[in-house]
Amino acid sequence: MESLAIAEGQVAQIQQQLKLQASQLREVSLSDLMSDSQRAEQLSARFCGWHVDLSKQRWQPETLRLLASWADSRGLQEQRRRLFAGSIVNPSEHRPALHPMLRWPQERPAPPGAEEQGAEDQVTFAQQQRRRMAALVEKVRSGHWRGITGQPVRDVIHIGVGGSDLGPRLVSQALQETHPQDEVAVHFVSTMDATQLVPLMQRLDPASTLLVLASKSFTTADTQFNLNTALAWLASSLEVSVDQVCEQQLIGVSARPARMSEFGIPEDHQLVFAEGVGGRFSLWSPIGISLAIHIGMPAFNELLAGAHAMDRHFLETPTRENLPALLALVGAWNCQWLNIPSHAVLPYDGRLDCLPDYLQQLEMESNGKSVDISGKGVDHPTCPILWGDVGPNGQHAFYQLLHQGSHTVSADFLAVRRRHHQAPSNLQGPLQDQHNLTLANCLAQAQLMALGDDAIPASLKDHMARGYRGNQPNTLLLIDELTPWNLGALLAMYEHKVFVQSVLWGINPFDQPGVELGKLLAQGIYRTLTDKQDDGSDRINDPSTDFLISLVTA
Ligand SMILES: O=P(O)(O)OC[C@H]1O[C@](O)(CO)[C@@H](O)[C@@H]1O
Repeated sequence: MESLAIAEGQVAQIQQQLKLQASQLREVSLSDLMSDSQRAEQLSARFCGWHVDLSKQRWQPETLRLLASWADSRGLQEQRRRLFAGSIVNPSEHRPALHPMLRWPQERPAPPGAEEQGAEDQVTFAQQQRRRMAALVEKVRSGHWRGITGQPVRDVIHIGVGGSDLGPRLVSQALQETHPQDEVAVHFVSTMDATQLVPLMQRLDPASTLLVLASKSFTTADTQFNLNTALAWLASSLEVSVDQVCEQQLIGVSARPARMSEFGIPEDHQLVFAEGVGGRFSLWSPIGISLAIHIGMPAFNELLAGAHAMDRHFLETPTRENLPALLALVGAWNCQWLNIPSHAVLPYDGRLDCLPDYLQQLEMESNGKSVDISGKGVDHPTCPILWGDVGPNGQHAFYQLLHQGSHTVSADFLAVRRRHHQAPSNLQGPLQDQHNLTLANCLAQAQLMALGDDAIPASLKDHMARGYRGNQPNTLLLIDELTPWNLGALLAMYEHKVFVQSVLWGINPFDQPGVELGKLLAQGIYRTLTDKQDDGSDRINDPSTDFLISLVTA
């Protein structure tokens, strides 16, 4: 009790100092801060060929020191140890968070504490499922998987939503250039209204199409309805029963093997992962099978190796050089202490088109909460509103607001140093020009966001209108190359950033109670829309919604 009181006293004192720093730094422009020639070196971090520029943030080295002490006083080291040991870090669901175990190499000693929690068995289980997944991947890629009519697989339809879709889709798209889809094409279907499914059913050959149903719970309506439609399409086109399609042209991935069996998926075609792996952290599990069919197992294993390297970096590096911790600290600083409620993710690489969507789920579903782990309301802002787009396209859309609008917005810029070096030699020149143009735009936009009017070149000062707001804090992440390894490390970095922020804010980042009620209400309204006998007793009535229901059912 006494030590808790001391810790609380210490937290309060550091928070007081942070408040003071924030009020002082609000008065100083980024332009002034950035005039210090040491700053770029002092406020940057490195990791395996990456450079992270934190010098365009509205902070000082002293702020970083204070924030690091804040993290210590919030028990970051102990919480991180508990995460990696497989302790219960998700108390509302009484679960650990086992995503690091999915990429932990068997030959490495287990993380400290893992033995007592039985988490070593989780590493073994994950590896065993990965071997089963590798066998299925090989069978599909080599043409040995045969459908009902004996045809090899030419197309895979991956059906999943949220964490069962965004990660595999992101990495598959990001690696399209270096891993063209030759033999087997992979397609992702997520929206519950069948928007992505309909065109696929119109153009794919049912005889050579394999379905992958990816759903941790195996109950998500979006996914189940897409699956039922896809099964009906295959059964009627091939003139067989739905059961036969389930047996020969469907792979299931879930944490609930009994549900898959009940559905009619043979055990050999089921891949399982632990309940303790959160949906938005499940890319590394067999949820990634369609991605692995696209890029091959060696590249998939590289992705895991990159994520594991980031796990080790996160575990072993002091806070002030620790990338996930630094991003978490600066994010919390912006949001909680500088009151900046909005954060843009701006990749200067079209291959990372899906990154803003992926991070929206990862960050907002995890930390979009205003009650703490003990159920008490928190009295400060937590996760910012996260949004974004491929930077160069955003320049022609919402950047006007970033530069002259009335809102303060923080941003992560992402760019890749080397690209197109494997392109055909006749295209190297023009493609390199495009790459340089992209990098130039990235650097210019980060500069303009930070400096505002002070970014106007002297020669133009007399002719240009003013009013560029500046002071929009941003981080620039420069990655050497977009490889599976770097992508794995990048996504794991953001996972751990989310975890560190949850520790700072005292939030459980591994549940999502806010999502559940919406699903429940939709079920009641769905029954009203489809069942004429339904009396609407299992839903809430309000005149506005009732009127809309009457329009839809008219
Ligand atoms: O994999 P499942 O169980 O189908 O769930 C899909 C997604 O739905 C959610 O539960 C809520 O949107 C996410 O957390 C999850 O990634």
